[in-house]
Amino acid sequence: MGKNTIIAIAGASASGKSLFASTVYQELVAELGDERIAILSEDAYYRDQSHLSFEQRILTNYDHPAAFEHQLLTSHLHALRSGEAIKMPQYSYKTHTRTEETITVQPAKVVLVEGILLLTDARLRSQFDITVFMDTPLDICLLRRIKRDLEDRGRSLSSVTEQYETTVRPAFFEFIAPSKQYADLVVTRGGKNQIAVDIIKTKIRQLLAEK
Ligand SMILES: Nc1ncnc2c1ncn2[C@@H]1O[C@H](COP(=O)(O)OP(=O)(O)O)[C@@H](O)[C@H]1O
Ligand SMILES: Nc1ccn([C@@H]2O[C@H](COP(=O)(O)O)[C@@H](O)[C@H]2O)c(=O)n1
Repeated sequence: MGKNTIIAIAGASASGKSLFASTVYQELVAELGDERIAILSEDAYYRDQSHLSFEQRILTNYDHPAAFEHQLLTSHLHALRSGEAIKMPQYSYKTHTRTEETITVQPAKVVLVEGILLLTDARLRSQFDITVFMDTPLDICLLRRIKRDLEDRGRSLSSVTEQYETTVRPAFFEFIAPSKQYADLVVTRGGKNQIAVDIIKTKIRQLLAEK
């Protein structure tokens, strides 16, 4: 394994990727400090749509690989691996585009990145050293997505159900489920699976001790 390690966490929308990645990150930062571990989200790399009207933006299929700037994410992962800081875009689910701000991410020995389509793209897969797939039943994901999108993402119940039927569910079967074959580890029961969190933390501690 190279000098730096990139760990990808993929799976369906609302399968618990973000909770899992942030739990691993926060628990390790509390224990070891934050200079050796970084965290990124694929969602930050949704394409900038500031040149489009709001009415045009809501027509985008946000579950299709074309919605993401995967080339930029690949180059940012490559830069972090090479010891360079990156400016991670920031994304708003309410305006469906990037905000003006970026977050500077310093290179770290271990980089966690989470997102629905990470394992579907060969360019991205070539950057990953360890891959995890959150295998949460789709009905549980839907219940969690409804709650989250209504509470946090400014959506209505009708917009969530329509989007689920037209793009979210079809994309799960077309892109996300087949990408499970690229996972080293498959995690059941979502972001609160503490045994799986502990296994990844143990692996990270081991990697940091080797370096
Ligand atoms: N095992 C779990 N039990 C209960 N709630 C969970 C569990 N895993 C995730 N959640 C909740 O489900 C919602 C979606 O989880 P999140 O981590 O944001 O999913 P993703 O990043 O895969 O879209 C969040 O509100 C999160 O707190
Ligand atoms: N403007 C947007 C952008 C994305 N989405 C949905 O977000 C999902 C991916 O994020 P998760 O945190 O759920 O993994 C994806 O399924 C998109 O449908 C959106 O609704 N609006």
